[in-house]
Amino acid sequence: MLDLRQVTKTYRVGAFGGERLHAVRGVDLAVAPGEVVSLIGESGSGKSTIGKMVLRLIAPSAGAITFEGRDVAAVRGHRATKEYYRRVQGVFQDPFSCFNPVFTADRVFGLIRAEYHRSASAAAWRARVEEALATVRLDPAQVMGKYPHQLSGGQLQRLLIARALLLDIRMLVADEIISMLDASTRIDVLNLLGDLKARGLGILFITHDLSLGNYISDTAVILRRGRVVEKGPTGEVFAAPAHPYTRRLLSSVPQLHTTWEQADAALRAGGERACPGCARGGQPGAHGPVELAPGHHVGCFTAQD
Ligand SMILES: Nc1ncnc2c1ncn2[C@@H]1O[C@H](COP(=O)(O)OP(=O)(O)OP(=O)(O)O)[C@@H](O)[C@H]1O
Repeated sequence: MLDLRQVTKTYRVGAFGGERLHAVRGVDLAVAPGEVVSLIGESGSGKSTIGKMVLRLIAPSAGAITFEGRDVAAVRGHRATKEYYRRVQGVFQDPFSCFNPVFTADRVFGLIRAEYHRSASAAAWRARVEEALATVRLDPAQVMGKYPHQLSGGQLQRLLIARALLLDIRMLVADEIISMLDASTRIDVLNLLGDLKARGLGILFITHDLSLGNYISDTAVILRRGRVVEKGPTGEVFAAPAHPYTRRLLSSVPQLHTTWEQADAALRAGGERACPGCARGGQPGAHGPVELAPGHHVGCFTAQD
């Protein structure tokens, strides 16, 4: 459904834009219908840049993004753009900044009706909105007619997802949507994503939180400084991480039963591993990702990694 091939994004930075910052480098990834792919990496690794390229908010510097077989760069003009956003939507970390503070929830939904569902009767539209709200487990009486400041972060986050559902979306880019929520709302939103997946939506779940990625996704893509260092079935990547960076990320997740010193000692005792691509005779830094098990790929690494 969604395919990224060798996608690269370079920003011009510094005085007069004279320097280049390679935010995303040669990323390959795919999201199938009903699949949750988590894009995991620390701050600045390029996760949001990838999400923004998928949502057409910025253009790749090189490489290709295709959605349902069509080149996203070729989506131009009002009609094609509108159709793209009917299928692909994003939900972001800070739900407060996504809503116009002077628009009530009804008005936000009304804009969708005016743009995409003009011919729907008032009764049909009301039923559709109620269905979308029920899917995100929101009571219409609690949210309709309310301004963003009268709603909680969790309610706004769910409203954003309901708004996306009114558009017949096939693909959702969820960028750090859990970060601002409290523990009980988090699990509600995570379970909601699980329901959407069961309905066949593809989800690109962007997070710096490994445990969230592990909980929700089928496939994990580990990003470091704009490059994919490892990707594969989530259970496999978490159970048998092959890249030293993935291993370090996993060991840095706080465990209730162990201290940081114990985790660090266990990691060191595991010993450094050799890059499987180099071990098979590849040139360090020059060979492509190596497939360790079906779908589980690891990029080249050195002792310094
Ligand atoms: N518009 C921009 N102009 C210049 N540099 C940018 C721009 N947007 C992002 N960057 C840089 O690109 C790199 C990747 O940023 P990005 O926001 O994709 O990272 P991230 O992994 O999503 O981080 P976080 O988890 O903190 O949101 C960072 O070094 C960031 O400073």
